[in-house]
Amino acid sequence: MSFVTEDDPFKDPSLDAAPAPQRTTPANVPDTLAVGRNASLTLGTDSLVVLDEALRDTSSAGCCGVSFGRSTKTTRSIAFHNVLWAELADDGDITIQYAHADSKKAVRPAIISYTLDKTESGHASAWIEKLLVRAYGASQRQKRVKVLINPFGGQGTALKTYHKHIAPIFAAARCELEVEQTQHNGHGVEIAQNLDIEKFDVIACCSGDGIPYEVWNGFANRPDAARALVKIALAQLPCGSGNAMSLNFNGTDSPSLAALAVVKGLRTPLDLVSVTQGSKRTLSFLSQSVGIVAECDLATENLRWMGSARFTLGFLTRILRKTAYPADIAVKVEYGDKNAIRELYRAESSKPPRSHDDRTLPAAGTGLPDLKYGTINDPLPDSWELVAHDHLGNFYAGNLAYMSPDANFFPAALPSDGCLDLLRIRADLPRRTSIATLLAIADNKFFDMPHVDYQKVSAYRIIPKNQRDGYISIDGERIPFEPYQAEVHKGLGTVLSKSGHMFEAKGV
Ligand SMILES: Nc1ncnc2c1ncn2[C@@H]1O[C@H](COP(=O)(O)OP(=O)(O)OP(=O)(O)O)[C@@H](O)[C@H]1O
Repeated sequence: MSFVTEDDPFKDPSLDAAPAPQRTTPANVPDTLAVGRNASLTLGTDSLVVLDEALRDTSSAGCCGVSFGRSTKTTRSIAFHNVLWAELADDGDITIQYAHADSKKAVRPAIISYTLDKTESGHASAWIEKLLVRAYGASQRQKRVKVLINPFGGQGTALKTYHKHIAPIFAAARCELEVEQTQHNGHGVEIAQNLDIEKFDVIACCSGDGIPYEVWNGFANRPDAARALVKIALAQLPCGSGNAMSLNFNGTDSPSLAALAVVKGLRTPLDLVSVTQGSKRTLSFLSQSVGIVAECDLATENLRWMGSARFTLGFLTRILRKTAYPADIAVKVEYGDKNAIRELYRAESSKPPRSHDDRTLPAAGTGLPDLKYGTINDPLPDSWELVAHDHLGNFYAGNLAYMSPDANFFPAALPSDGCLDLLRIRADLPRRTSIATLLAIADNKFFDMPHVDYQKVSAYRIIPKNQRDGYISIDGERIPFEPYQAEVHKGLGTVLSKSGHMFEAKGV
């Protein structure tokens, strides 16, 4: 992918800094390629159609080494989304690699190969290019990927998962790979801090959400932080216990389907959030929670064996006890009303997929953006008002929609609206209402509940009070139980997503 840089004296300012590979479909190339007397390959509306007499009544040995099973059909189709690569060999064979669906939850690379008709050799290369244009659209081909594997992620199977389900898809798509295992806690920060960002397009974390968090913060430590955050797209391949990033952008927690989504992913700007506490500034990409959610996540480590049920159990216990987490809170509201939020969401979701990244690539010396509202140590900005929340039950700010597979907590969240979606729920609700609220999350009926206070904010300060100790979670990491301030930076980071501008969650 080529970029125009701000320090480039020949830069045409009218050009985008990070254009998508502008590949156009070759002109005058027929959609159908004859491959042998009884076979052809046709570019259909959204799939490649293989017509082959040999497919009829094939035994399980199949044709070209591919098992099609017994069939009376002479055609089969391969969705363009699943086409990984195509090429013409020196001997005239045309080879197409694709992701074959083994089940709804898994794909694996498969291959079809045909000998080209002599009459077709003149336009075979152009036909292949036409196929790849359909298969990749605005997504970059042959991405250069730095793969980070956390061998201790989830159940400790990340390495095996990578080699079995992810690497074969990347290899079939001809991605350029450099693989490294994280050696210790914080290694992701070090790797991102020292990475040669010109060598790669993507960092793919085979981990939970912990390694992406480290990578964002490693970038944040660099003198060229802003450039690194735009230049390199982050992706997560679900190999951990918390895989929110993959659910939101790849639309799956299946490693092989996620690998396919990454191969076909579109560069997508993502808001990142500066969190200041004491003298520290960290970047958050997922969520911040104070009270119940933080406690359920961080104080139930001893119940890890229960899987995601530990979270539900923790939640239920606290709801039934009507546990309150009092705090003083000031917010910079951008959308305070659910109708306005819904309108914003629908306007964005009606847009077509993003065809290119239109941000300017920051110059090499550009660090993190300045903080508009200062830090937690500065006086409260003039227009903000600290409001006492003495009966606060849940304070949860989300930058993504899904927090876990059944928890689309922030259905109105958008990747780059410059806002966090902020949830506040009182602790003193009738128990029945609280339980109904918990159940409504999985049913996607949560947003409209009248007692769910849901706003879009661009910054806030929270000062917990009347509690000796407690839990604050930033992207699942515990920070000291002390006041902090958060501020959103619109589109500061970059990820890969299916649509280029939306999460893969049911919206509002
Ligand atoms: N080799 C290693 N040894 C020990 N810890 C490591 C190693 N590599 C990475 N880590 C740490 O593992 C933590 C969790 O990583 P990750 O998110 O990938 O997995 P996870 O199973 O989803 O984790 P969790 O649910 O505990 O957050 C990160 O904080 C990271 O620093």
